Amino acid sequence: ARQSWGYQDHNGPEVWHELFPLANGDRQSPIAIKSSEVKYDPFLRPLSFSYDLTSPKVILNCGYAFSIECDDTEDRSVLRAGPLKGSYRLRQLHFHWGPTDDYGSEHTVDGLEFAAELHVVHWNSEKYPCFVDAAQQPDGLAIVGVLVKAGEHNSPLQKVINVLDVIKTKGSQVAFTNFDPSSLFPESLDYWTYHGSLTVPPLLESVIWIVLRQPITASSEQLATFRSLLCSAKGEPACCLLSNCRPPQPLRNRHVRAFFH
Ligand SMILES: NS(=O)(=O)c1ccc(C(=O)N2CCCN(Cc3ccccc3)CC2)cc1
Ligand SMILES: [Zn+2]
Repeated sequence: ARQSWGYQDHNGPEVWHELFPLANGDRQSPIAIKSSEVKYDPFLRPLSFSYDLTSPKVILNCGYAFSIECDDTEDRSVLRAGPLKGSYRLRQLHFHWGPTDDYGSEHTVDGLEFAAELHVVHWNSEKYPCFVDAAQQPDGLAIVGVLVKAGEHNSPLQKVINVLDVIKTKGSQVAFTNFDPSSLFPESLDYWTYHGSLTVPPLLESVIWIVLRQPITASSEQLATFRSLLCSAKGEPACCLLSNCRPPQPLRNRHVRAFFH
């Protein structure tokens, strides 16, 4: 079988379209947000979320990122309101980063690239029976994107950083619970929202994106720890996951709406 996808020259974002034609679709993510072109929408509401500390179960190195996987067998941790109709159940959270602190976010704001980006993934549990079904529907997923700036040490993030040395190789995982994903959110929940896609293959166009306007910070040392993860499995030649960010995609016929003046 052909090489699977990744973030190197031979299998990265520039060639994903060869295996995943949706890569050239008309609602792909991420996008470059231009704050002067967003439209304030008076019908948008504040975000409302309630996360149960015990929803997170394991943290795993999936080869293209590390993700905190949550128990989504019942509606214990949900996201509501904002641009959403109904309630979306927390599934997992993960980060994207770059080879240096100068870039690594997926969304950009007025041409500004951030050092990393947190994605908190939810699926529409009112309309669909499971994540995989929801991921095939235009309103199936809601993902909160949080931009990460290099700067002050981030103490809630340190709890995640501390276990990365135990999941160095692709496919490794360790128990990870008693964690509140909202501890990673900035103080302001002002957001931009638009209709897009997964930013990793199969790039399904099923995401209502909610990108928070206020970035959080992480120290250079914390960001360097992300890059020490390996995209190679145990026993394979070590290959560091230095970058796992997809560049911004064409906006095509889409508008970005803002929930703030
Ligand atoms: N960067 S992101 O857009 O926020 C993002 C969102 C979700 C995942 C994620 O959970 N996975 C694991 C498995 C599910 N597949 C999708 C799938 C594959 C087959 C049948 C349906 C859906 C995607 C990758 C990863 C990244
Ligand atoms: Zn992501």
